[in-house]
Amino acid sequence: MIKTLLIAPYQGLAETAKKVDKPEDIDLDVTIANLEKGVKVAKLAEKQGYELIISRGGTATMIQDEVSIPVVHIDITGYDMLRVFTLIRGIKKGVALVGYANISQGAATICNILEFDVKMITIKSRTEVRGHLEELKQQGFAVVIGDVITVQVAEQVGLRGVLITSGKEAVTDAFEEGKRVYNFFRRVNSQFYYFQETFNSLPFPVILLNKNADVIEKNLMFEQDNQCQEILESPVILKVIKRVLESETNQWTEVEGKNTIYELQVFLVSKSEGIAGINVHASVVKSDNRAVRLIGSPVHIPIIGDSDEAKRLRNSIQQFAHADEIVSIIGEPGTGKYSVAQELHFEKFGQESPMVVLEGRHLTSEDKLQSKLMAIKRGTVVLKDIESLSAEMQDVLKNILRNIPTAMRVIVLANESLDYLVNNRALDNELYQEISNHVIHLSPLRERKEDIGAFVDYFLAEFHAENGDETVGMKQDAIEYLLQFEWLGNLSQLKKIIRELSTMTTANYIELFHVKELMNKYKQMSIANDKKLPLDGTLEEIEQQVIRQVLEEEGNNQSKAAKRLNINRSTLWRKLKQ
Ligand SMILES: Nc1ncnc2c1ncn2[C@@H]1O[C@H](COP(=O)(O)OP(=O)(O)OP(=O)(O)O)[C@@H](O)[C@H]1O
Repeated sequence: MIKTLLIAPYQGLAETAKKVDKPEDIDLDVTIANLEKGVKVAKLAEKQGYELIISRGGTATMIQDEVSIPVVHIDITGYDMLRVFTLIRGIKKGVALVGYANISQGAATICNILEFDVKMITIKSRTEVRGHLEELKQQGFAVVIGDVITVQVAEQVGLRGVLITSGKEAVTDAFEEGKRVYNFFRRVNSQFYYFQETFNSLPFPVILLNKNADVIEKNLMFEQDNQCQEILESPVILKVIKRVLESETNQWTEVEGKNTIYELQVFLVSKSEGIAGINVHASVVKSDNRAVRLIGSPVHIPIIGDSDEAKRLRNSIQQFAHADEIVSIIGEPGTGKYSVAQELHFEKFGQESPMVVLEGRHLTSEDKLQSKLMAIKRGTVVLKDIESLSAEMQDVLKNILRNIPTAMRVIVLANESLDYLVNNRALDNELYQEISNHVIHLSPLRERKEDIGAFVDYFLAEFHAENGDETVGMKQDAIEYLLQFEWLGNLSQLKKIIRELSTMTTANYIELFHVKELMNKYKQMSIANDKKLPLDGTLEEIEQQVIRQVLEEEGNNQSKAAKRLNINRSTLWRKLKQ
Protein backbone atom coordinates (compact mmCIF):
# COMPACT_ATOMS: atom_id res chain seq x y z
CA MET A 1 0.00 0.00 0.00
CA ILE A 2 1.21 3.49 -0.84
CA LYS A 3 0.54 5.78 2.10
CA THR A 4 -0.90 8.81 0.31
CA LEU A 5 -2.04 12.25 1.45
CA LEU A 6 -4.22 14.35 -0.80
CA ILE A 7 -3.88 18.01 0.13
CA ALA A 8 -6.89 19.79 -1.33
CA PRO A 9 -6.55 23.55 -1.71
CA TYR A 10 -10.36 23.90 -1.50
CA GLN A 11 -13.13 22.02 0.26
CA GLY A 12 -14.88 20.75 -2.89
CA LEU A 13 -11.79 18.85 -4.03
CA ALA A 14 -11.62 17.00 -0.72
CA GLU A 15 -15.23 15.95 -1.14
CA THR A 16 -14.66 14.77 -4.73
CA ALA A 17 -11.59 12.79 -3.68
CA LYS A 18 -13.56 10.94 -1.02
CA LYS A 19 -16.18 9.90 -3.57
CA VAL A 20 -13.78 8.59 -6.20
CA ASP A 21 -12.99 4.86 -6.36
CA LYS A 22 -9.37 4.49 -5.26
CA PRO A 23 -6.94 1.94 -6.68
CA GLU A 24 -6.36 -0.90 -4.24
CA ASP A 25 -2.77 -0.01 -3.48
CA ILE A 26 -3.47 3.62 -2.56
CA ASP A 27 -4.00 4.12 1.17
CA LEU A 28 -5.57 7.58 1.12
CA ASP A 29 -5.99 10.37 3.66
CA VAL A 30 -7.42 13.71 2.63
CA THR A 31 -6.85 17.11 4.19
CA ILE A 32 -7.66 20.69 3.20
CA ALA A 33 -4.81 23.24 3.05
CA ASN A 34 -3.81 25.92 0.58
CA LEU A 35 -0.37 27.31 -0.46
CA GLU A 36 1.98 27.91 2.55
CA LYS A 37 -0.32 26.03 4.87
CA GLY A 38 -0.30 23.17 2.37
CA VAL A 39 3.50 23.12 2.43
CA LYS A 40 3.53 22.88 6.24
CA VAL A 41 1.09 19.97 6.17
CA ALA A 42 3.17 18.23 3.46
CA LYS A 43 6.43 18.52 5.42
CA LEU A 44 4.79 17.06 8.49
CA ALA A 45 3.28 14.27 6.38
CA GLU A 46 6.72 13.33 5.06
CA LYS A 47 7.98 13.01 8.63
CA GLN A 48 4.97 10.87 9.53
CA GLY A 49 5.84 8.36 6.82
CA TYR A 50 3.57 9.36 3.94
CA GLU A 51 5.06 8.16 0.67
CA LEU A 52 3.06 10.15 -1.88
CA ILE A 53 1.37 13.54 -1.95
CA ILE A 54 -1.40 14.57 -4.35
CA SER A 55 -2.36 18.21 -4.64
CA ARG A 56 -3.35 20.86 -7.17
CA GLY A 57 -2.18 24.08 -8.80
CA GLY A 58 0.16 26.50 -7.01
CA THR A 59 -0.10 24.50 -3.77
CA ALA A 60 1.25 21.37 -5.48
CA THR A 61 4.08 23.37 -7.09
CA MET A 62 5.11 24.86 -3.75
CA ILE A 63 4.98 21.51 -1.95
CA GLN A 64 7.09 19.87 -4.62
CA ASP A 65 9.97 22.25 -3.89
CA GLU A 66 9.98 21.43 -0.19
CA VAL A 67 9.61 17.66 0.21
CA SER A 68 11.61 14.72 -1.05
CA ILE A 69 8.73 12.30 -1.61
CA PRO A 70 6.93 12.32 -4.97
CA VAL A 71 4.22 14.97 -5.47
CA VAL A 72 1.54 14.44 -8.12
CA HIS A 73 -0.51 17.31 -9.57
CA ILE A 74 -4.24 17.00 -10.18
CA ASP A 75 -4.42 18.46 -13.67
CA ILE A 76 -7.20 20.67 -14.91
CA THR A 77 -8.89 18.66 -17.65
CA GLY A 78 -11.07 19.62 -20.59
CA TYR A 79 -14.07 18.29 -18.61
CA ASP A 80 -13.27 20.75 -15.80
CA MET A 81 -13.17 23.63 -18.28
CA LEU A 82 -16.42 22.57 -19.91
CA ARG A 83 -18.05 22.42 -16.51
CA VAL A 84 -16.99 25.94 -15.58
CA PHE A 85 -17.97 27.46 -18.93
CA THR A 86 -21.36 25.77 -18.74
CA LEU A 87 -21.76 27.32 -15.28
CA ILE A 88 -21.23 30.83 -16.58
CA ARG A 89 -22.89 30.42 -19.99
CA GLY A 90 -25.59 32.92 -19.02
CA ILE A 91 -23.07 35.74 -18.56
CA LYS A 92 -22.41 37.13 -22.01
CA LYS A 93 -20.01 39.95 -21.27
CA GLY A 94 -17.24 41.01 -18.87
CA VAL A 95 -15.76 37.56 -18.22
CA ALA A 96 -11.97 36.98 -17.97
CA LEU A 97 -9.83 33.99 -17.18
CA VAL A 98 -6.56 34.51 -15.29
CA GLY A 99 -4.26 31.54 -14.92
CA TYR A 100 -1.01 29.76 -15.80
CA ALA A 101 -0.50 28.65 -19.41
CA ASN A 102 -1.71 25.12 -18.66
CA ILE A 103 -5.18 26.56 -17.89
CA SER A 104 -5.38 29.55 -20.23
CA GLN A 105 -4.28 27.79 -23.42
CA GLY A 106 -6.80 24.93 -23.12
CA ALA A 107 -9.50 27.37 -22.09
CA ALA A 108 -8.85 29.56 -25.13
CA THR A 109 -9.44 26.57 -27.43
CA ILE A 110 -12.70 25.65 -25.74
CA CYS A 111 -13.92 29.28 -25.80
CA ASN A 112 -13.22 29.46 -29.52
CA ILE A 113 -15.16 26.27 -30.23
CA LEU A 114 -18.12 27.33 -28.09
CA GLU A 115 -17.89 30.96 -29.26
CA PHE A 116 -17.66 32.35 -25.73
CA ASP A 117 -16.29 35.84 -25.36
CA VAL A 118 -13.77 35.36 -22.54
CA LYS A 119 -10.59 37.43 -22.14
CA MET A 120 -7.61 35.20 -21.49
CA ILE A 121 -4.72 36.37 -19.33
CA THR A 122 -1.72 34.10 -18.88
CA ILE A 123 0.44 34.58 -15.80
CA LYS A 124 3.88 33.23 -14.98
CA SER A 125 3.80 33.88 -11.24
CA ARG A 126 1.03 34.19 -8.72
CA THR A 127 2.34 37.62 -7.70
CA GLU A 128 1.03 38.93 -11.05
CA VAL A 129 -2.60 38.04 -10.22
CA ARG A 130 -3.52 41.11 -8.18
CA GLY A 131 -2.27 43.62 -10.77
CA HIS A 132 -4.20 41.93 -13.58
CA LEU A 133 -7.39 41.72 -11.57
CA GLU A 134 -7.27 45.38 -10.58
CA GLU A 135 -6.83 46.32 -14.21
CA LEU A 136 -9.72 44.06 -15.28
CA LYS A 137 -11.93 45.68 -12.68
CA GLN A 138 -11.06 49.12 -14.05
CA GLN A 139 -11.93 47.91 -17.54
CA GLY A 140 -15.35 46.89 -16.32
CA PHE A 141 -14.96 43.11 -16.01
CA ALA A 142 -17.17 41.53 -13.38
CA VAL A 143 -16.37 37.82 -13.37
CA VAL A 144 -12.97 36.15 -13.21
CA ILE A 145 -12.41 32.44 -13.75
CA GLY A 146 -9.30 30.79 -12.36
CA ASP A 147 -7.49 28.73 -9.81
CA VAL A 148 -7.83 29.05 -6.01
CA ILE A 149 -5.43 32.00 -5.82
CA THR A 150 -7.23 33.89 -8.62
CA VAL A 151 -10.59 33.38 -6.94
CA GLN A 152 -9.24 34.49 -3.54
CA VAL A 153 -7.73 37.70 -4.91
CA ALA A 154 -10.80 38.38 -7.08
CA GLU A 155 -12.93 38.44 -4.01
CA GLN A 156 -10.46 40.77 -2.27
CA VAL A 157 -10.58 43.32 -5.13
CA GLY A 158 -14.34 43.12 -5.53
CA LEU A 159 -14.77 40.83 -8.54
CA ARG A 160 -16.76 37.62 -8.68
CA GLY A 161 -14.40 34.67 -8.73
CA VAL A 162 -15.36 31.37 -10.31
CA LEU A 163 -13.14 28.45 -9.42
CA ILE A 164 -12.22 25.84 -12.02
CA THR A 165 -12.86 22.79 -9.91
CA SER A 166 -11.38 19.38 -10.56
CA GLY A 167 -13.81 16.65 -11.34
CA LYS A 168 -13.69 12.90 -10.60
CA GLU A 169 -11.83 12.19 -13.85
CA ALA A 170 -8.94 14.44 -12.87
CA VAL A 171 -8.69 12.91 -9.41
CA THR A 172 -8.83 9.35 -10.83
CA ASP A 173 -6.06 10.25 -13.26
CA ALA A 174 -4.00 11.63 -10.39
CA PHE A 175 -4.27 8.35 -8.46
CA GLU A 176 -3.04 6.41 -11.50
CA GLU A 177 -0.25 8.89 -12.09
CA GLY A 178 0.60 8.69 -8.36
CA LYS A 179 1.07 4.91 -8.57
CA ARG A 180 3.29 5.24 -11.63
CA VAL A 181 5.44 8.04 -10.21
CA TYR A 182 5.72 6.30 -6.86
CA ASN A 183 6.96 3.05 -8.41
CA PHE A 184 9.48 4.90 -10.58
CA PHE A 185 10.66 6.90 -7.58
CA ARG A 186 11.09 3.73 -5.57
CA ARG A 187 13.16 2.12 -8.30
CA VAL A 188 15.44 5.16 -8.67
CA ASN A 189 15.66 5.46 -4.92
CA SER A 190 16.76 1.87 -4.53
CA GLN A 191 19.39 2.33 -7.23
CA PHE A 192 20.59 5.42 -5.41
CA TYR A 193 20.55 3.47 -2.17
CA TYR A 194 22.73 0.72 -3.67
CA PHE A 195 25.10 3.34 -5.10
CA GLN A 196 25.30 5.03 -1.70
CA GLU A 197 25.90 1.71 0.03
CA THR A 198 28.62 0.73 -2.44
CA PHE A 199 30.22 4.16 -2.20
CA ASN A 200 30.24 3.90 1.57
CA SER A 201 31.57 0.39 1.73
CA LEU A 202 34.55 1.04 -0.56
CA PRO A 203 37.60 -0.10 1.38
CA PHE A 204 39.49 3.14 0.77
CA PRO A 205 38.62 6.80 1.32
CA VAL A 206 36.88 8.48 -1.64
CA ILE A 207 35.56 12.01 -2.10
CA LEU A 208 33.76 13.79 -4.90
CA LEU A 209 34.58 17.45 -5.48
CA ASN A 210 33.44 20.21 -7.80
CA LYS A 211 35.75 22.33 -9.93
CA ASN A 212 36.43 24.69 -7.01
CA ALA A 213 37.54 21.72 -4.91
CA ASP A 214 34.46 21.95 -2.67
CA VAL A 215 33.49 18.53 -1.34
CA ILE A 216 30.19 17.22 -2.67
CA GLU A 217 30.28 13.75 -1.18
CA LYS A 218 32.59 11.78 1.16
CA ASN A 219 32.36 8.05 1.65
CA LEU A 220 32.26 6.59 5.13
CA MET A 221 35.93 5.68 5.17
CA PHE A 222 36.97 9.25 4.30
CA GLU A 223 34.52 10.63 6.86
CA GLN A 224 35.93 8.45 9.63
CA ASP A 225 39.59 8.98 8.82
CA ASN A 226 40.34 12.22 10.63
CA GLN A 227 43.87 12.38 9.33
CA CYS A 228 42.76 12.16 5.70
CA GLN A 229 40.95 15.48 6.00
CA GLU A 230 44.29 17.29 5.67
CA ILE A 231 44.32 16.31 1.98
CA LEU A 232 41.65 18.93 1.40
CA GLU A 233 43.95 21.68 2.67
CA SER A 234 46.56 21.03 0.00
CA PRO A 235 46.74 23.50 -2.91
CA VAL A 236 47.68 20.54 -5.12
CA ILE A 237 44.04 19.37 -5.07
CA LEU A 238 42.58 22.36 -6.91
CA LYS A 239 45.31 22.19 -9.55
CA VAL A 240 44.94 18.47 -10.20
CA ILE A 241 41.13 18.71 -10.37
CA LYS A 242 41.45 21.44 -12.99
CA ARG A 243 43.86 19.26 -14.95
CA VAL A 244 41.56 16.24 -14.80
CA LEU A 245 38.51 18.25 -15.89
CA GLU A 246 40.39 19.91 -18.73
CA SER A 247 42.24 16.87 -20.04
CA GLU A 248 39.40 14.42 -19.29
CA THR A 249 42.00 11.90 -18.15
CA ASN A 250 42.61 10.39 -14.74
CA GLN A 251 45.73 11.53 -12.89
CA TRP A 252 47.89 10.30 -10.07
CA THR A 253 49.35 12.69 -7.59
CA GLU A 254 51.01 12.83 -4.19
CA VAL A 255 49.92 15.17 -1.44
CA GLU A 256 52.10 15.89 1.53
CA GLY A 257 50.36 16.06 4.89
CA LYS A 258 51.92 16.84 8.25
CA ASN A 259 53.33 13.38 8.87
CA THR A 260 51.92 11.46 5.96
CA ILE A 261 52.23 11.32 2.21
CA TYR A 262 49.04 10.43 0.36
CA GLU A 263 48.99 8.79 -3.04
CA LEU A 264 45.85 9.92 -4.80
CA GLN A 265 44.11 8.81 -7.95
CA VAL A 266 42.03 11.68 -9.28
CA PHE A 267 39.30 10.63 -11.72
CA LEU A 268 36.75 12.34 -13.89
CA VAL A 269 33.15 11.91 -12.77
CA SER A 270 31.32 14.43 -14.97
CA LYS A 271 32.92 16.92 -17.32
CA SER A 272 29.64 18.83 -17.88
CA GLU A 273 28.90 19.14 -14.16
CA GLY A 274 32.57 19.80 -13.38
CA ILE A 275 32.89 16.94 -10.89
CA ALA A 276 35.96 14.85 -10.13
CA GLY A 277 36.60 12.13 -7.59
CA ILE A 278 39.62 11.40 -5.43
CA ASN A 279 40.56 7.93 -4.32
CA VAL A 280 43.13 7.85 -1.53
CA HIS A 281 45.08 4.93 -2.85
CA ALA A 282 47.71 4.76 -0.14
CA SER A 283 49.03 6.79 2.73
CA VAL A 284 52.59 6.33 3.92
CA VAL A 285 54.36 7.75 6.91
CA LYS A 286 56.81 10.44 5.87
CA SER A 287 60.39 9.36 6.25
CA ASP A 288 63.70 9.90 4.52
CA ASN A 289 63.90 6.23 3.70
CA ARG A 290 60.85 6.05 1.55
CA ALA A 291 61.13 3.09 -0.77
CA VAL A 292 58.30 3.98 -3.14
CA ARG A 293 57.47 7.43 -4.38
CA LEU A 294 54.79 8.43 -6.82
CA ILE A 295 55.50 11.34 -9.14
CA GLY A 296 52.14 12.50 -10.45
CA SER A 297 53.18 15.00 -13.10
CA PRO A 298 56.80 14.49 -14.15
CA VAL A 299 58.25 17.44 -16.05
CA HIS A 300 60.36 17.72 -19.18
CA ILE A 301 64.14 17.66 -18.54
CA PRO A 302 66.20 19.28 -21.27
CA ILE A 303 69.31 17.33 -22.21
CA ILE A 304 71.86 20.07 -22.05
CA GLY A 305 75.21 20.55 -23.76
CA ASP A 306 77.07 20.50 -27.08
CA SER A 307 79.56 17.77 -26.25
CA ASP A 308 79.51 14.54 -28.28
CA GLU A 309 78.25 12.86 -25.14
CA ALA A 310 75.27 15.25 -24.93
CA LYS A 311 74.47 14.63 -28.62
CA ARG A 312 74.74 10.87 -28.17
CA LEU A 313 72.44 11.06 -25.17
CA ARG A 314 69.82 13.06 -27.06
CA ASN A 315 69.92 10.39 -29.80
CA SER A 316 69.52 7.58 -27.29
CA ILE A 317 66.53 9.31 -25.77
CA GLN A 318 64.93 9.61 -29.22
CA GLN A 319 65.68 5.96 -29.87
CA PHE A 320 64.23 4.63 -26.62
CA ALA A 321 61.53 7.23 -25.91
CA HIS A 322 58.66 5.13 -27.18
CA ALA A 323 60.04 1.68 -26.50
CA ASP A 324 57.96 -0.67 -24.39
CA GLU A 325 60.95 -2.75 -23.33
CA ILE A 326 63.01 -2.31 -20.19
CA VAL A 327 65.69 0.37 -20.54
CA SER A 328 68.70 0.43 -18.21
CA ILE A 329 70.62 3.63 -17.57
CA ILE A 330 74.14 3.19 -16.24
CA GLY A 331 76.36 5.90 -14.85
CA GLU A 332 78.31 7.01 -11.82
CA PRO A 333 76.33 8.68 -9.04
CA GLY A 334 75.11 12.12 -10.01
CA THR A 335 75.57 11.74 -13.78
CA GLY A 336 71.86 12.38 -14.41
CA LYS A 337 70.42 8.84 -14.64
CA TYR A 338 67.21 9.76 -12.88
CA SER A 339 66.86 12.91 -14.98
CA VAL A 340 67.23 10.90 -18.19
CA ALA A 341 64.65 8.39 -16.94
CA GLN A 342 62.29 11.29 -16.25
CA GLU A 343 62.79 12.63 -19.76
CA LEU A 344 62.13 9.16 -21.24
CA HIS A 345 58.92 9.04 -19.25
CA PHE A 346 57.92 12.52 -20.36
CA GLU A 347 58.52 11.69 -24.02
CA LYS A 348 56.33 8.60 -23.83
CA PHE A 349 53.56 9.56 -21.40
CA GLY A 350 53.73 13.34 -20.91
CA GLN A 351 52.02 14.27 -17.67
CA GLU A 352 49.11 11.94 -18.17
CA SER A 353 50.53 8.98 -16.32
CA PRO A 354 52.55 8.79 -13.13
CA MET A 355 56.09 7.71 -12.53
CA VAL A 356 56.67 5.26 -9.70
CA VAL A 357 60.15 5.56 -8.25
CA LEU A 358 61.52 2.60 -6.32
CA GLU A 359 64.55 3.24 -4.14
CA GLY A 360 66.47 -0.02 -4.42
CA ARG A 361 68.31 0.38 -1.14
CA HIS A 362 65.11 0.82 0.91
CA LEU A 363 62.83 -1.69 -0.82
CA THR A 364 61.46 -4.56 1.21
CA SER A 365 59.01 -7.25 0.21
CA GLU A 366 56.42 -5.49 2.37
CA ASP A 367 56.11 -2.62 -0.06
CA LYS A 368 53.23 -4.33 -1.92
CA LEU A 369 54.66 -3.32 -5.25
CA GLN A 370 52.59 -5.69 -7.33
CA SER A 371 49.22 -4.31 -6.23
CA LYS A 372 50.48 -0.75 -6.56
CA LEU A 373 51.61 -1.24 -10.14
CA MET A 374 48.39 -3.08 -11.00
CA ALA A 375 46.38 -0.14 -9.71
CA ILE A 376 48.40 2.40 -11.67
CA LYS A 377 48.36 0.34 -14.90
CA ARG A 378 50.05 2.95 -17.13
CA GLY A 379 53.25 4.88 -16.65
CA THR A 380 56.90 4.30 -15.81
CA VAL A 381 58.51 2.37 -13.00
CA VAL A 382 61.99 3.70 -12.25
CA LEU A 383 64.10 1.38 -10.15
CA LYS A 384 67.07 3.22 -8.64
CA ASP A 385 70.25 1.52 -7.39
CA ILE A 386 69.49 -1.98 -8.59
CA GLU A 387 72.89 -3.07 -7.21
CA SER A 388 71.72 -2.55 -3.64
CA LEU A 389 68.74 -4.92 -3.92
CA SER A 390 68.98 -7.95 -1.65
CA ALA A 391 68.81 -11.38 -3.30
CA GLU A 392 65.30 -11.74 -1.90
CA MET A 393 64.20 -8.45 -3.44
CA GLN A 394 65.76 -9.41 -6.76
CA ASP A 395 63.46 -12.46 -6.75
CA VAL A 396 60.46 -10.27 -5.95
CA LEU A 397 61.47 -7.97 -8.79
CA LYS A 398 61.76 -10.82 -11.30
CA ASN A 399 58.21 -11.80 -10.46
CA ILE A 400 56.97 -8.27 -10.82
CA LEU A 401 58.62 -7.82 -14.19
CA ARG A 402 56.88 -10.95 -15.45
CA ASN A 403 53.43 -9.76 -14.37
CA ILE A 404 53.72 -6.06 -14.90
CA PRO A 405 50.79 -4.35 -16.72
CA THR A 406 51.65 -4.04 -20.42
CA ALA A 407 51.29 -0.27 -20.46
CA MET A 408 53.95 0.15 -17.77
CA ARG A 409 57.50 0.67 -18.88
CA VAL A 410 60.37 -0.15 -16.56
CA ILE A 411 63.60 1.84 -16.36
CA VAL A 412 66.45 0.51 -14.28
CA LEU A 413 69.21 2.77 -12.94
CA ALA A 414 72.60 1.44 -11.88
CA ASN A 415 75.90 2.98 -10.79
CA GLU A 416 77.94 0.11 -12.24
CA SER A 417 77.73 -1.68 -15.56
CA LEU A 418 75.29 -4.59 -15.51
CA ASP A 419 78.03 -6.96 -16.76
CA TYR A 420 80.23 -6.00 -13.86
CA LEU A 421 77.35 -6.53 -11.41
CA VAL A 422 76.44 -9.95 -12.75
CA ASN A 423 80.08 -11.08 -12.84
CA ASN A 424 80.49 -10.05 -9.23
CA ARG A 425 77.28 -11.83 -8.18
CA ALA A 426 75.63 -8.59 -7.17
CA LEU A 427 72.97 -9.15 -9.83
CA ASP A 428 70.89 -12.25 -10.44
CA ASN A 429 71.63 -13.82 -13.81
CA GLU A 430 67.99 -14.11 -14.93
CA LEU A 431 67.34 -10.52 -13.91
CA TYR A 432 70.41 -9.49 -15.86
CA GLN A 433 69.01 -11.21 -18.99
CA GLU A 434 65.79 -9.24 -18.67
CA ILE A 435 67.24 -5.81 -18.10
CA SER A 436 70.38 -5.70 -20.22
CA ASN A 437 68.95 -5.49 -23.77
CA HIS A 438 68.56 -1.71 -24.05
CA VAL A 439 71.23 0.22 -22.20
CA ILE A 440 72.10 3.93 -22.07
CA HIS A 441 75.54 4.73 -20.63
CA LEU A 442 76.07 8.17 -19.10
CA SER A 443 79.60 9.52 -19.09
CA PRO A 444 81.03 11.11 -15.98
CA LEU A 445 81.18 14.91 -16.03
CA ARG A 446 84.99 14.85 -16.21
CA GLU A 447 84.61 13.31 -19.69
CA ARG A 448 82.27 16.03 -20.92
CA LYS A 449 83.76 19.09 -19.27
CA GLU A 450 82.80 21.28 -22.24
CA ASP A 451 79.18 21.05 -21.02
CA ILE A 452 79.99 22.55 -17.60
CA GLY A 453 79.28 26.12 -18.77
CA ALA A 454 75.84 25.12 -20.09
CA PHE A 455 75.00 23.34 -16.82
CA VAL A 456 76.15 26.36 -14.78
CA ASP A 457 73.71 28.57 -16.73
CA TYR A 458 70.93 26.02 -16.41
CA PHE A 459 71.36 25.59 -12.65
CA LEU A 460 71.58 29.35 -12.06
CA ALA A 461 68.33 29.82 -13.98
CA GLU A 462 66.72 27.06 -11.89
CA PHE A 463 67.78 28.66 -8.58
CA HIS A 464 66.73 32.06 -9.84
CA ALA A 465 63.23 30.76 -10.51
CA GLU A 466 63.18 28.87 -7.19
CA ASN A 467 64.56 31.49 -4.79
CA GLY A 468 64.58 34.70 -6.80
CA ASP A 469 68.42 34.85 -6.46
CA GLU A 470 70.05 37.94 -7.92
CA THR A 471 72.76 35.95 -9.69
CA VAL A 472 72.19 35.65 -13.42
CA GLY A 473 75.51 34.31 -14.67
CA MET A 474 79.13 33.31 -14.09
CA LYS A 475 82.15 35.10 -15.53
CA GLN A 476 84.01 33.15 -18.23
CA ASP A 477 87.28 32.93 -16.23
CA ALA A 478 85.35 31.51 -13.29
CA ILE A 479 83.78 28.84 -15.53
CA GLU A 480 87.22 27.97 -16.90
CA TYR A 481 88.50 27.63 -13.36
CA LEU A 482 85.79 25.02 -12.71
CA LEU A 483 87.07 22.89 -15.62
CA GLN A 484 90.24 21.91 -13.77
CA PHE A 485 88.36 19.81 -11.18
CA GLU A 486 87.57 16.14 -11.56
CA TRP A 487 83.93 16.41 -10.40
CA LEU A 488 83.82 12.96 -8.91
CA GLY A 489 80.28 13.64 -7.69
CA ASN A 490 79.35 14.66 -11.27
CA LEU A 491 76.32 16.86 -11.93
CA SER A 492 75.05 16.53 -8.36
CA GLN A 493 78.32 17.93 -7.06
CA LEU A 494 78.40 20.72 -9.66
CA LYS A 495 74.82 21.65 -8.84
CA LYS A 496 75.59 21.77 -5.11
CA ILE A 497 78.56 24.08 -5.68
CA ILE A 498 76.59 26.36 -8.00
CA ARG A 499 73.79 26.56 -5.46
CA GLU A 500 76.24 27.63 -2.77
CA LEU A 501 77.85 30.15 -5.07
CA SER A 502 74.56 31.69 -6.03
CA THR A 503 73.54 32.03 -2.37
CA MET A 504 76.86 33.55 -1.28
CA THR A 505 77.01 36.00 -4.21
CA THR A 506 75.01 39.19 -3.98
CA ALA A 507 76.24 40.58 -7.31
CA ASN A 508 74.69 39.68 -10.66
CA TYR A 509 77.72 37.69 -11.81
CA ILE A 510 79.71 35.05 -9.96
CA GLU A 511 83.36 36.12 -10.16
CA LEU A 512 86.51 34.03 -10.25
CA PHE A 513 87.41 34.98 -6.64
CA HIS A 514 84.00 33.63 -5.41
CA VAL A 515 84.73 30.27 -7.00
CA LYS A 516 88.30 30.15 -5.73
CA GLU A 517 87.16 30.99 -2.20
CA LEU A 518 84.54 28.23 -2.13
CA MET A 519 86.73 25.56 -3.72
CA ASN A 520 89.53 26.35 -1.22
CA LYS A 521 87.09 25.96 1.65
CA TYR A 522 86.21 22.49 0.40
CA LYS A 523 89.87 21.54 0.01
CA GLN A 524 90.57 22.57 3.62
CA MET A 525 87.53 20.77 4.90
CA SER A 526 88.61 17.57 3.28
CA ILE A 527 92.11 17.89 4.75
CA ALA A 528 90.61 18.43 8.22
CA ASN A 529 88.29 15.45 7.79
CA ASP A 530 91.18 13.24 6.71
CA LYS A 531 92.78 13.76 10.07
CA LYS A 532 89.69 12.95 12.13
CA LEU A 533 89.23 9.25 12.78
CA PRO A 534 85.77 8.28 14.10
CA LEU A 535 86.26 6.21 17.24
CA ASP A 536 82.68 5.95 18.53
CA GLY A 537 80.87 2.60 18.50
CA THR A 538 81.90 -0.99 17.84
CA LEU A 539 84.66 -2.03 15.46
CA GLU A 540 82.05 -2.86 12.84
CA GLU A 541 80.42 0.55 13.18
CA ILE A 542 83.78 2.34 12.95
CA GLU A 543 84.55 0.31 9.83
CA GLN A 544 81.19 1.32 8.32
CA GLN A 545 81.90 5.01 9.02
CA VAL A 546 85.33 4.76 7.42
CA ILE A 547 83.88 3.07 4.33
CA ARG A 548 81.13 5.67 4.01
CA GLN A 549 83.59 8.54 4.39
CA VAL A 550 85.89 7.11 1.74
CA LEU A 551 82.91 6.56 -0.54
CA GLU A 552 81.82 10.17 -0.05
CA GLU A 553 85.29 11.42 -0.82
CA GLU A 554 85.33 9.29 -3.93
CA GLY A 555 82.06 10.85 -5.08
CA ASN A 556 80.18 7.60 -4.27
CA ASN A 557 82.22 5.75 -6.85
CA GLN A 558 82.35 2.26 -5.40
CA SER A 559 85.20 1.03 -7.62
CA LYS A 560 87.43 3.88 -6.48
CA ALA A 561 86.47 3.46 -2.84
CA ALA A 562 87.15 -0.30 -3.00
CA LYS A 563 90.49 0.34 -4.68
CA ARG A 564 91.50 2.88 -2.04
CA LEU A 565 90.53 0.51 0.78
CA ASN A 566 92.23 -2.37 -1.01
CA ILE A 567 89.21 -4.63 -0.91
CA ASN A 568 87.19 -5.92 -3.83
CA ARG A 569 83.82 -4.42 -4.66
CA SER A 570 81.66 -7.35 -3.58
CA THR A 571 83.29 -7.11 -0.12
CA LEU A 572 82.49 -3.40 -0.13
CA TRP A 573 78.79 -4.08 -0.95
CA ARG A 574 78.58 -6.80 1.66
CA LYS A 575 80.03 -4.51 4.30
CA LEU A 576 77.71 -1.67 3.32
CA LYS A 577 74.67 -3.90 3.53
CA GLN A 578 75.55 -5.22 7.02
N1 LIG B 1 69.85 17.16 -18.15
C1 LIG B 1 69.77 17.75 -16.98
N2 LIG B 1 69.27 18.99 -16.89
C2 LIG B 1 69.22 19.60 -15.72
N3 LIG B 1 69.62 19.09 -14.56
C3 LIG B 1 70.11 17.87 -14.57
C4 LIG B 1 70.23 17.13 -15.78
N4 LIG B 1 70.77 15.95 -15.49
C5 LIG B 1 70.99 15.95 -14.18
N5 LIG B 1 70.59 17.10 -13.61
C6 LIG B 1 70.68 17.47 -12.21
O1 LIG B 1 71.82 16.87 -11.65
C7 LIG B 1 71.55 16.25 -10.40
C8 LIG B 1 71.88 14.77 -10.50
O2 LIG B 1 71.02 14.20 -11.44
P1 LIG B 1 70.28 12.81 -11.20
O3 LIG B 1 69.69 12.74 -9.85
O4 LIG B 1 69.41 12.60 -12.38
O5 LIG B 1 71.54 11.84 -11.27
P2 LIG B 1 71.66 10.31 -10.88
O6 LIG B 1 72.72 9.76 -11.73
O7 LIG B 1 70.33 9.65 -10.95
O8 LIG B 1 72.14 10.45 -9.39
P3 LIG B 1 72.26 9.31 -8.22
O9 LIG B 1 72.94 8.14 -8.82
O10 LIG B 1 73.09 9.98 -7.19
O11 LIG B 1 70.89 9.03 -7.78
C9 LIG B 1 70.09 16.50 -10.12
O12 LIG B 1 70.00 17.54 -9.20
C10 LIG B 1 69.50 16.89 -11.45
O13 LIG B 1 68.49 17.84 -11.26
